[in-house]
Amino acid sequence: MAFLNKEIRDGDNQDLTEERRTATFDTDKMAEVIYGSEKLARRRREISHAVSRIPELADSRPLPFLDRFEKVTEGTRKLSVLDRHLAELIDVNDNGEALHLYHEVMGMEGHPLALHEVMFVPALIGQASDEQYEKWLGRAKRREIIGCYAQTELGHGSNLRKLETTATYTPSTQEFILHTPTITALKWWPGALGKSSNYAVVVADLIIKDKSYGPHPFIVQLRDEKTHQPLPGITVGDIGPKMAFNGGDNGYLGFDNFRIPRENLLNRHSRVEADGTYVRPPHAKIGHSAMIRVRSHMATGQGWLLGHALTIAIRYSAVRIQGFLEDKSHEVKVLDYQTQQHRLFPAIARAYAFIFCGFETIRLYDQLILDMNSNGNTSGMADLHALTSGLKSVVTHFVGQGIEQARMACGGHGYSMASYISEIYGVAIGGCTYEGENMVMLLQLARYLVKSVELVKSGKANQLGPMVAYLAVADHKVNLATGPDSYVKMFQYISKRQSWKATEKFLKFMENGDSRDVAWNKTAVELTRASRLHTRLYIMETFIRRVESVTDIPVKSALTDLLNLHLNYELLDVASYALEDGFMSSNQMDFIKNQLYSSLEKIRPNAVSLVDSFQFSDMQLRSVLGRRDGHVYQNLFDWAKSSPLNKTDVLPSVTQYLKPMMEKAKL
Ligand SMILES: CCCCCCCCCCCCCC(=O)SCCNC(=O)CCNC(=O)[C@H](O)C(C)(C)COP(=O)(O)OP(=O)(O)OC[C@H]1O[C@@H](n2cnc3c(N)ncnc32)[C@H](O)[C@@H]1OP(=O)(O)O
Ligand SMILES: Cc1cc2nc3c(=O)[nH]c(=O)nc-3n(C[C@H](O)[C@H](O)[C@H](O)COP(=O)(O)OP(=O)(O)OC[C@H]3O[C@@H](n4cnc5c(N)ncnc54)[C@H](O)[C@@H]3O)c2cc1C
Repeated sequence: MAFLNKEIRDGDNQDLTEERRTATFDTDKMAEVIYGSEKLARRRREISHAVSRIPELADSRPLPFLDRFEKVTEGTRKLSVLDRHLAELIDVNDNGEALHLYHEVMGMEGHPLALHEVMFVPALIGQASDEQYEKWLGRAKRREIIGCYAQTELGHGSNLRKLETTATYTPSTQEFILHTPTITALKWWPGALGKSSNYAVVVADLIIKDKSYGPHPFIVQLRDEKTHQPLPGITVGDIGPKMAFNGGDNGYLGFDNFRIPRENLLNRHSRVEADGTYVRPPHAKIGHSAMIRVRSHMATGQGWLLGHALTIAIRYSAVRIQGFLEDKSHEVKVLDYQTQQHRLFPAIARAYAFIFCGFETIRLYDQLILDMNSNGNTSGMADLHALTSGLKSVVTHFVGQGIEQARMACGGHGYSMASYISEIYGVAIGGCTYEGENMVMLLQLARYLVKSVELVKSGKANQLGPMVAYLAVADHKVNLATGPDSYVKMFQYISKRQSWKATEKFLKFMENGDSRDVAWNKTAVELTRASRLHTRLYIMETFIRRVESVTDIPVKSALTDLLNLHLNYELLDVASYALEDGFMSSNQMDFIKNQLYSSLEKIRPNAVSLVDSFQFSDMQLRSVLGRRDGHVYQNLFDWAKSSPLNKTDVLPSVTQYLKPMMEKAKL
């Protein structure tokens, strides 16, 4: 008999196999929906299989047992092996295939090329002129040079207007002089800057004839191309161990009056003429495009990270037998507890929702770059900036929460590095900070929401973009029993009310004499709440759109159960806003709760298959607890035995310190 869950193999843990047999949909078909196409889903499996046949691509030891130096070395080793096999493993022009291959082989702890593909090359694509493409892009794509994106400084990351690194133009030599005037001006944090990169896109304050023109991107050579030694005038190094990403070399960088030619200002959009005349860009923030790109990709990437943690936690919950339900002679799978389901299933729904929503923002970003590069049209930038600012903040926060719940759902074994969940958590929550600290970015979206409410107040609702049109729509009582649209309407009401309340509060402070900035700060918490609600509404809408578009009936049905869970969970989570003014009744609250509990029961038989559908290989998961075969106890024992501490029965530290102490106590 053909099983719908394609993960079933002989010899797997029976409890897990039993779960897989209950699948109501084909996991390969679900993977097509998750990854957007049959081809990519299939290619992912083929690539994972091909990688498993090249022993040199495997981790030489489990990563948790490696120290930092070993992690960096191991990452670089695998990268060089990968380089030799690249063309045979993937279509090198296919980003989806490349992304999968890197996740599979390199894992998530960082490596020398981590920022090269993610920010350095995209910054060139978005900011370099045709001549600069000619000079740099080919070399970068062939990896003759390795680059990173050096913007953040020791003293400033969020407030770009106060970056201190200067790029002063000297007309006599037609050069920029890069300089780090203070310790706080040192570039600090850029990934792959410390030891790996020999080039960087450096963001520095452009100064011409003593006048500052604000942050601009420059391509800068940091190290000698032959010896890899830092060039004279450059100070560069690694910033030390971090919460995660310890296979990566986030770095510091300082310039001592370091000269670069005029043509190294990335000048697709703004330029400095030989005589020092500055030519403005078509949009003041166009230099931020590499950041918008990463923010646009983050929802998908973070959804996958949550998917990793949930695959581990759900599989483990299906083989962990503990406690009783009705029959006191047989213990049950912990996955049967309603609390366990409530801890994990809404997070599965979110992982799916974030991935779907992420694909939509990636499409919007690609369109923006096309418009900008083909006809200089930057009209979509403000909308996309607002959207991705909110999205990266909401998604990273919930992903962090979801991963931590997944860890706790694994009890004691979740706390072991064998589960790998703590590493996934460390990597994921980096996203709350990088690409714009979450609060700062929520406040960016809030600016857009406040402006939109002001438009409605001044009778210009017709100027609202489609994503904020609901801010002008009249309120109607909602019958939640009528399907997803009624949930959207209820959420729109809640989100609209919060945006209006926060805007009114802000305007009131100003009417009472506060300056705009002070009034803004006094309303900031309320404003961030408005941003979160708006973003959650957007995620909900994209989830509904995606499920509606699915054609495979069993897949659509399983996704509809997830969607219903999501709708009820989300609405319950924000219900206090609608209860405040009696818009929602307590009967509606009870209805939502009951719907939610019944969704948990519906999802239960498909839980394992929903996470199997992510089709993360064991190599990619790097989790002893979450392996496909489900033999957790044997796998854990083998893993513990391989701990370097177990190489000898008696440690030198025992002989040297502990034993003498114990011996002394005997006297
Ligand atoms: C493939 C990918 C995989 C995923 C990745 C995984 C690995 C990742 C590895 C890790 C990688 C980590 C890599 C890293 O971490 S790289 C470093 C990332 N750093 C940051 O993200 C810094 C955060 N700060 C900022 O972005 C800016 O300073 C903000 C945005 C806060 C203010 O900005 P600024 O101080 O310049 O602005 P202003 O106050 O003068 O004016 C505000 C006005 O400007 C508008 N505005 C602002 N920005 C934009 C914009 N972009 N498009 C359109 N408009 C924009 C804004 O709406 C407002 O308009 P209005 O309201 O006045 O009309
Ligand atoms: C893993 C990782 C990788 C990174 N990679 C790179 C890279 O490749 N290249 C690069 O250039 N940078 C990189 N960074 C740096 C990162 O982009 C910055 O750390 C980030 O933008 C936050 O800036 P900050 O550190 O200045 O935080 P701060 O702004 O100092 O944040 C501290 C607190 O101040 C609050 N705050 C600050 N401003 C405001 C405001 N206006 N309103 C309200 N609250 C405010 C924040 O909300 C936060 O609570 C990386 C960081 C990490 C953690």
